[in-house]
Amino acid sequence: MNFYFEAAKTLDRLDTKEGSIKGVLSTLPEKDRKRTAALVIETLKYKPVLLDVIVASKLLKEERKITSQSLALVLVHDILLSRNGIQAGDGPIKQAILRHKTRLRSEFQRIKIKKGARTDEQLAHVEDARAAKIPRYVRVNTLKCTSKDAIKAFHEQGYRLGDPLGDNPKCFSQDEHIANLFLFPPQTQFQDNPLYTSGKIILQDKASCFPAVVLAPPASDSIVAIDATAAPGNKTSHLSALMGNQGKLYAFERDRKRFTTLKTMLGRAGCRNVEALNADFLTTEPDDSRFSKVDHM
Ligand SMILES: C[S@@+](CC[C@H](N)C(=O)[O-])C[C@H]1O[C@@H](n2cnc3c(N)ncnc32)[C@H](O)[C@@H]1O
Repeated sequence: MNFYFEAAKTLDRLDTKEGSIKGVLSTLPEKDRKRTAALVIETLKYKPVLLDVIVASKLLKEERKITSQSLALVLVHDILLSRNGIQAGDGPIKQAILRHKTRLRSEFQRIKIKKGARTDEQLAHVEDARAAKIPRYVRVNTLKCTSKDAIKAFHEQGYRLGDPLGDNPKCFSQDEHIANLFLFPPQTQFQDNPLYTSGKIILQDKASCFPAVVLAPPASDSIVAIDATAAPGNKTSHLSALMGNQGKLYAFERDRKRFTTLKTMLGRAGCRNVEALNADFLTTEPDDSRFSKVDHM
């Protein structure tokens, strides 16, 4: 059953936007990575239908042992869509699902008929064509590199200024609203790019860049700021860059594992004015002297 727990945990991490699908899957233990990744990807493909089946069959209401929706998703996926069924030894959770097998199958068939699908594959979630029109955004981390130097490095890597959504997969452009933000073709991979691994560029969507730009903390030693929900730290490092590594930025993250990620990301980005705190922001004492001079949050 561990395999299913791992897959469910992975779905939870994707739900909380801990990273891209590729990024999160790459952190799975190597032993079962391929198999877990395949189950996660297949489950995501059928997720809307599987959720409808789970709700209609009242599985989670009647089986209190299945405490997580993600666990239900991976198990229901295998019972309905995998040739081999649930690949785990007998136990209370497997029994709980098997008790509902007939109901799950009939709800699945009902949805299939309602959607006019002749095969299971036709129920798979097809990629939204608009996704191909969303560029891959890259923010230059000005704590480590200027935009001018980044453009030079992109050129050395074979990229040219042009339309990132055009036919040439090596074209990039500069964003018209956010400083130091660049647009690349949607399929561009940066995970192994030295600019990314050295923290000179940060993979951050345009929408995620607005909060720091709107808050606009000045670069001054007297500024004290708070990021109340920080991990993985893209907005934190953006704030730190706008502050020019001056003043003080407190970054709260209550989850221990995500706090570790936050520390890694801030270290890689060279944020020296950030104090990361593994704490729940809501438990902060308003009259804590550390925060008495906070002017940006
Ligand atoms: C959507 S993520 C934040 C993304 C981040 N701002 C960025 O741009 O990279 C939300 C994070 O806030 C954390 N969080 C939520 N409530 C919190 C609280 N009360 N105190 C501290 N951290 C919290 C969660 O654990 C999660 O890691």
